[in-house]
Amino acid sequence: MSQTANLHIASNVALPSPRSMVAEIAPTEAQTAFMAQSRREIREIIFGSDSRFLVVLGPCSIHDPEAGLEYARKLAALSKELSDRLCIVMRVYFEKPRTTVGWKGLIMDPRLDGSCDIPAGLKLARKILRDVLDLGLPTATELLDPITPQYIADLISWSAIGARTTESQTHRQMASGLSMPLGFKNGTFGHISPAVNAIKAGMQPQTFLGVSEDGVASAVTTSGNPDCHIILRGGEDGPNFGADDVQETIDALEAAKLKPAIMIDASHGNCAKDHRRMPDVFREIVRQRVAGQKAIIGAMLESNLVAGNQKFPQPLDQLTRGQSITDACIDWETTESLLRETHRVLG
Ligand SMILES: O=C[C@H](O)[C@H](O)COP(=O)(O)O
Ligand SMILES: C=C(OP(=O)(O)O)C(=O)O
Repeated sequence: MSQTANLHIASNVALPSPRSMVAEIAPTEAQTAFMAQSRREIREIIFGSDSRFLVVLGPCSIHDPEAGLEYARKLAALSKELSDRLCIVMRVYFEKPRTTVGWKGLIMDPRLDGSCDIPAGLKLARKILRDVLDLGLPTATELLDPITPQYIADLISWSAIGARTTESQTHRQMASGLSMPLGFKNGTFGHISPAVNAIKAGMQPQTFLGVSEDGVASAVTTSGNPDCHIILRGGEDGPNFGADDVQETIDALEAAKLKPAIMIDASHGNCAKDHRRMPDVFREIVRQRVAGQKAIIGAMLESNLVAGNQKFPQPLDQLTRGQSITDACIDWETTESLLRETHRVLG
């Protein structure tokens, strides 16, 4: 290729193949069985044969694996206690979509210093996911780069397509080939139609350009993912967790001949990114469900060991352990009491 054709590519380095990385950091039989069982349980919640309330919660992003695992241990213990009424899934988010620019997550930049060692990030992500599954916690993540699933999807119980990519054909095609239940967020302005359209596209077979398990560019044909649902996350035009928003969403899903299964995110646009508002938003979501709104299958929370968030980048030795470097989160104490309260009111 001529030099002018490559003007803006600074480097292009081959990655290890997905097959070799999965073999190197292979799941145990017990991890695979637990992951499959957790997918089944989430699917049953989406389709109504399991009446438990699904709660997807955890850090906005994992940036310190050790603190992330401390959080996971606390959540795993609580999850076992509350599992008769709550199906708790931990956010183990490694890919961050940015509004403009910023740290893009542990897979893209595992050393948090701009060195962007993607192979090391993928390996680290696999190790953390295995550790979380070992604790008996189902795993949730946002899948952002369309090549990432080949490297980590075998360790994921539930995934999301984010507000910034729900409208993207690439992500809808990717979703159509994923084997786990998956939520599409409404758009960043709060409009639900991109998510409704995304569910329709994600449920259909698709053919597109991808990468094989051997890391070779390939034409991929999928059979469609029947386990898609919507996530209301509010937006720049305001929140959308109220009873009217839920009814409008049910109407839109039914008009599209889709099952009205709705998860509501108490973070992001629904709390105007103010973590102090998150508990009351969550309580209102649960109140609607307790009042009989069965279309609400679950809710999402951004939660960490320490409340709020901190400026990033800053020197790594000055970071507060267990506090988000992306969106502000509620702390562990608030999380625990909110989940116990939810368990009580669902009884
Ligand atoms: O959930 C995380 C953030 O809301 C998302 O990654 C966008 O973040 P940004 O607006 O700070 O870039
Ligand atoms: C980026 C996220 O959400 P959203 O797509 O709603 O902004 C997230 O859940 O981390």
